Amino acid sequence: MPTSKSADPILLTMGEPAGVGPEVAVRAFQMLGGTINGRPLKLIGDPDVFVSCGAPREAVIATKARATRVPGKPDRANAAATIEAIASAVSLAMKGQAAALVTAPINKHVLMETGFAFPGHTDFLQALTGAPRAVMMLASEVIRVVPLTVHIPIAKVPGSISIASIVETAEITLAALKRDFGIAAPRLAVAGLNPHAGEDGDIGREEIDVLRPAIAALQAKGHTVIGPLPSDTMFHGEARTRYDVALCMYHDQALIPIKTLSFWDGVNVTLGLPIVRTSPDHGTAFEIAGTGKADPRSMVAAVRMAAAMADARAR
Ligand SMILES: NC(=O)C1=CN([C@@H]2O[C@H](COP(=O)(O)OP(=O)(O)OC[C@H]3O[C@@H](n4cnc5c(N)ncnc54)[C@H](O)[C@@H]3O)[C@@H](O)[C@H]2O)C=CC1
Ligand SMILES: NCC(=O)COP(=O)(O)O
Repeated sequence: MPTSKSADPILLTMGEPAGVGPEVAVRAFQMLGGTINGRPLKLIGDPDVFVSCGAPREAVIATKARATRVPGKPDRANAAATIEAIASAVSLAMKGQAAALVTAPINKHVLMETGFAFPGHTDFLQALTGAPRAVMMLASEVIRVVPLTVHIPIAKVPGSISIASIVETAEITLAALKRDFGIAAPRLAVAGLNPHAGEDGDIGREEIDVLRPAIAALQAKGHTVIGPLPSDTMFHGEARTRYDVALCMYHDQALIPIKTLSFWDGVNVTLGLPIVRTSPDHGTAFEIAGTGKADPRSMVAAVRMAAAMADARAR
């Protein structure tokens, strides 16, 4: 586990140069006055991209690869700089020279066209850090959700759910809520996969064959876990008071509730890594890039969460 010092910087990566990432990173930097909890904020990527968004050049750690920003017009030639910004930030954090990474969004399609082998930051960070398993969580003041399966076609979801994957994901999540979020006895709710959580097997057997045994195994290990809950009724306000995090079976089951309740301040955080990484909950939003319409609040929330997690790990 890398140990960072209390004055180590928090690094904001450039993300896709043609998207809203560089501009919300710079806006967050400005709104926070270039510092948080006594830690300097640094931008990492192509200096010209950040300076074109209003950043002071001295706040930028420059990548060797260069990028050109044309808002709304992605260019595969920028992929090397986009990837280098993430890899360099991870390297600094792994060496204990940075307290955390806050990543601006990348465009997965653009990067994959250049041969990038990962469906997102989460998998890339797992590979770069050598973590056995990285888990995606999205969190705000009112809700936390974890998608068990993430960037896969919906048709592949049922076959990708197993007792082992539920137990592993739940345990990584519960450990992170204790260590990084200060929740001494976290409670986890497991969402059903099928309508009405399977209606006792009438509308699908995954709850009986996979979810219930996984929940029983977690309970036997002493964890506070409930479910499988029908997912249509587990996200309203009163239902959310019964758990600290919802483990959902697929991407949209998790992300629809948080983006509906908390789109402007939701944060994507990677659990299970030896380093701290957060990100805004939104993507590259090409259609508004460069127009001044991009709202920076989710990026600011991501920086605040990264700082709080770094502080928790430093204690
Ligand atoms: N962490 C990351 O790297 C993420 C990357 N993405 C990538 O972003 C690309 C676009 O994804 P979409 O599904 O279209 O989601 P998106 O979040 O880019 O856009 C969805 C809608 O939200 C609006 N929006 C997004 N951010 C906004 C902001 N800061 N202020 C105001 N409005 C905002 C957009 O204009 C659009 O109407 C995809 O390639 C996706 O994979 C998506 C989510 C996270
Ligand atoms: N839908 C969430 C998302 O795309 C973020 O993925 P990642 O880049 O954080 O792995």
